[in-house]
Amino acid sequence: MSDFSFKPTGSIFKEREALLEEWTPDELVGRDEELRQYHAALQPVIEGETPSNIFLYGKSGVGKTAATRFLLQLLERDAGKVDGLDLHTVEINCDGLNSSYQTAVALVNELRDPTNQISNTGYPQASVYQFLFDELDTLGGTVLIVLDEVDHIRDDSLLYKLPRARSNGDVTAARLGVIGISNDLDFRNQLSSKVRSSLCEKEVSFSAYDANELCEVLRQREAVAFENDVLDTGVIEMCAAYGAKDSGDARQALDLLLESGDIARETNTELVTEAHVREARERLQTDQVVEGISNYSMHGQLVLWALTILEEQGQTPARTRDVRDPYEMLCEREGNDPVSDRAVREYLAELETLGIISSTQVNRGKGGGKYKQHELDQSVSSVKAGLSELLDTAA
Ligand SMILES: Nc1ncnc2c1ncn2[C@@H]1O[C@H](COP(=O)(O)OP(=O)(O)OP(=O)(O)O)[C@@H](O)[C@H]1O
Repeated sequence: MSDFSFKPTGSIFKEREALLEEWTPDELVGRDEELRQYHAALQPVIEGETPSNIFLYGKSGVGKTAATRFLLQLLERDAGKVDGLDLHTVEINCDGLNSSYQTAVALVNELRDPTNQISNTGYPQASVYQFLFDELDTLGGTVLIVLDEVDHIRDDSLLYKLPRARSNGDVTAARLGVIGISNDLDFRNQLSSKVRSSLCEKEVSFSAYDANELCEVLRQREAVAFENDVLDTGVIEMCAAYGAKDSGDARQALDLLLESGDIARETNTELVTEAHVREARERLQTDQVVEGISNYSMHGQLVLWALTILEEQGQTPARTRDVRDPYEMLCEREGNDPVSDRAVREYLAELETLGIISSTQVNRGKGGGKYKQHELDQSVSSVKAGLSELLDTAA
């Protein structure tokens, strides 16, 4: 039997935690323009004026939360040096809080003592708002309320009320500012104009990271997380290049570097190489695809499987109608009636949104309109791993 005893290797990581999501860097690299605009939007606070309401938007993993924590920490530090400026910040994540009511309850509980919390049901909405305004008045001074992932709140009653609480006389003893953060780029446009005009008084848009910016983020973590000279030449650049190509998301680039280090450690090597990065990417993609596909409908999976067969046979990019034959063959094998051409097109569009396939429009030539071609955007082995349950049934 193999030797399963545990021995620390200690040769790759100095502080592996520095690559985990919870770790906050002391300094934010690669976000100078965004930080400059955000800093300017927060300036009224240090002047002792009423804060602007600020709205931050940008895709996932582009540093919106990290920038907020970084600047608010500095603001709190510097506000402490200004006579008469009493600054409080409250941050909640609205993921899981679907309504204004639930968000107001969460804010009340965040502001209240743990022994004096209110429950999530049973109060009229007006009473919950009153509890919240009372808590804000008790705090007094300047209060910045951060609503991260604000797009989860489905109705806009609180987003209307909160920025106006001072001017409407609901809160009299505190100056209020709301910072809304969202990675849903449509959220802002769907807000009613009265909410948008107050919630989005100042806006800061965070662009996706390019490869150079991701290199900066990764180098900063390398210094903390890894032992000296453990990363082979090109490893950081490769993680950054994949990160920029996939999504421009720092979280994904950091995950890739972490997984590469883990693979090096698993294989008892003392150097993290580009080969480890390639393997790590394959693993992470597989995890992502498995997660994306596992709850996907049966016919969606069959359409994907059909395209995978074409890809394995070197017949991609494939037109929608080319997918039909293998799809029907699979339906027959699985004992399912095939869905319409239109439904197949919709499944393909959905798979594209999930990032599992990519599609391109092709011109038919003079006056001939356009058609779509599809191919896998992930490796065949990742997709097969995602489809494994279906493939197992078929085997
Ligand atoms: N400029 C940066 N420098 C260092 N680390 C960064 C930077 N930008 C992002 N990160 C790190 O990347 C991860 C994701 O960043 P963050 O949570 O701020 O993204 P986000 O834009 O708020 O994403 P989401 O919308 O998904 O919440 C965090 O671990 C964060 O510390």
